[in-house]
Amino acid sequence: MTPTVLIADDDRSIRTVLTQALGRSGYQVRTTGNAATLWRWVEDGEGDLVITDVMMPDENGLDLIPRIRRVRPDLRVVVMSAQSTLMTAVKATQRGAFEYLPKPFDLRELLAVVARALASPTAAGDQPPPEPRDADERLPLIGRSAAMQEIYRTVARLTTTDLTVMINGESGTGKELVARALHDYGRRRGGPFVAINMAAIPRELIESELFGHERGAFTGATSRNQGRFEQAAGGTLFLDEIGDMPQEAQTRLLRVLQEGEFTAVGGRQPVRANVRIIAATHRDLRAAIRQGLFREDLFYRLNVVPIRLPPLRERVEDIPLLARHFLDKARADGLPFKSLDSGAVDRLRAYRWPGNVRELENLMRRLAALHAEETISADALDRELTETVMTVEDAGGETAEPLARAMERHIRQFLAAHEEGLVGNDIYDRVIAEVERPLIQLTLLATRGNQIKAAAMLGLNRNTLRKKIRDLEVPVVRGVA
Ligand SMILES: Nc1ncnc2c1ncn2[C@@H]1O[C@H](COP(=O)(O)OP(=O)(O)OP(=O)(O)O)[C@@H](O)[C@H]1O
Repeated sequence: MTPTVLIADDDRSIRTVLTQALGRSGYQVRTTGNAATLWRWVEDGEGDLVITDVMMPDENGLDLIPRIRRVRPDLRVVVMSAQSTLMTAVKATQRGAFEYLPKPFDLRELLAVVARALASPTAAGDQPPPEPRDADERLPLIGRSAAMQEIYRTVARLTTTDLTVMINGESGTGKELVARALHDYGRRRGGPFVAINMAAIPRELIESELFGHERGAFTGATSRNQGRFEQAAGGTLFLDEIGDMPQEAQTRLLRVLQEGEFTAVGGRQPVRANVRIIAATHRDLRAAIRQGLFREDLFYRLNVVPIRLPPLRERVEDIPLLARHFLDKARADGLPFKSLDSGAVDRLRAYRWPGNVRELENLMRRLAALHAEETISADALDRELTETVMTVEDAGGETAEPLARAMERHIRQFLAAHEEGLVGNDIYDRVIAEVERPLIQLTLLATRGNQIKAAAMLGLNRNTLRKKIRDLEVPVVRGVA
């Protein structure tokens, strides 16, 4: 028998397009512009699949899902929405929608979803978790780019599981924010969210920080100490900068993940681990594995569901929204109201954002606090962006790692890699090149490719700069509009 698809959307053109596309694919289609009619059809036992919009004149489509699931648990519901936020994705998924499609969507994708929805058997007892009662409507993640919508969909799906997640992305792309959203909307939201940053803890203390220690386990261990695994019991453990974890701690963590229990340093009694693990790194862990710096078996244990957060320059369409959001936030914190003129917005879109969303947030705050006029122009931004490049290490505020410490860490790893068999006879040049290259590249970006200005800023002779650009193969960008 031909399956019948019920469609509810108050936009006539969407109804027409869907009717044609589904009709051509051999489905029967019934459409309506309101929720009440859809509900009547469902109650009457009609249709094999529902596709519904969220905002309809008489009712919110999301509110219909639990009712549909109650009267017809086998009827799959696909939600489409122009309100493509994390909350819509999370609500649709948690109320039991089969799939969530942000508008505008690709018709081929819709047809694929319809085919999947009709083909896959419904799991009995496959009940969605109860929704957070007073669901916080404030949006934790801003951005409507296709890349962010894909992330919302993944986050929404992951809130119904305890799977281990590995978040990869440059510094300041929102890795911790995503980890928190996974916790706050997930099954373990009643438990604690405990974060530990591997790069911020002295390597010899990492194991005791993670697993705790008994009194007298080592010099200075004057009392028993709870580790983060224990503190996070029933909740989520966020292992930030996992790529910086020392080898011995990696081995121990792997064992804990394999065996599901851990023992405090100096302790004997194993304790069952009851945490959901979310790891994050800005490093290329596959490269670290090749260099012998990261255990491959640990990587596969952690990389169960990978999420890649794209750098801000790959989702420029989110920049105006984010900038507005941060200016509003600054205002809510008591700073003066500011707005950006269209030239300023263009500048923001053209900039490369090496510090990603964090850099944008800091810039907006700085402008809100220090800029004299209410409207921020392109010229004002040009001045700020040049300075930003020089102080990018400060982008994280007080917690940012001083450049010298970061270098020390990198060089140590570099040397460790060489110890393990890779022969090197040009380490000096290679390390210097590692520093020189981003320095020159970012200065050129700040001057929009103007080499005369860049040479002046760097205090280098123009010809020296030109030679370095050639030798280091720095890509040359010119006059970003
Ligand atoms: N999509 C977003 N919407 C709103 N704010 C964001 C978004 N992404 C990041 N931010 C903000 O940017 C700042 C940096 O985010 P976060 O700390 O999550 O990044 P990160 O990738 O974990 O950085 P790092 O690797 O340096 O620790 C935070 O203040 C966060 O609130």
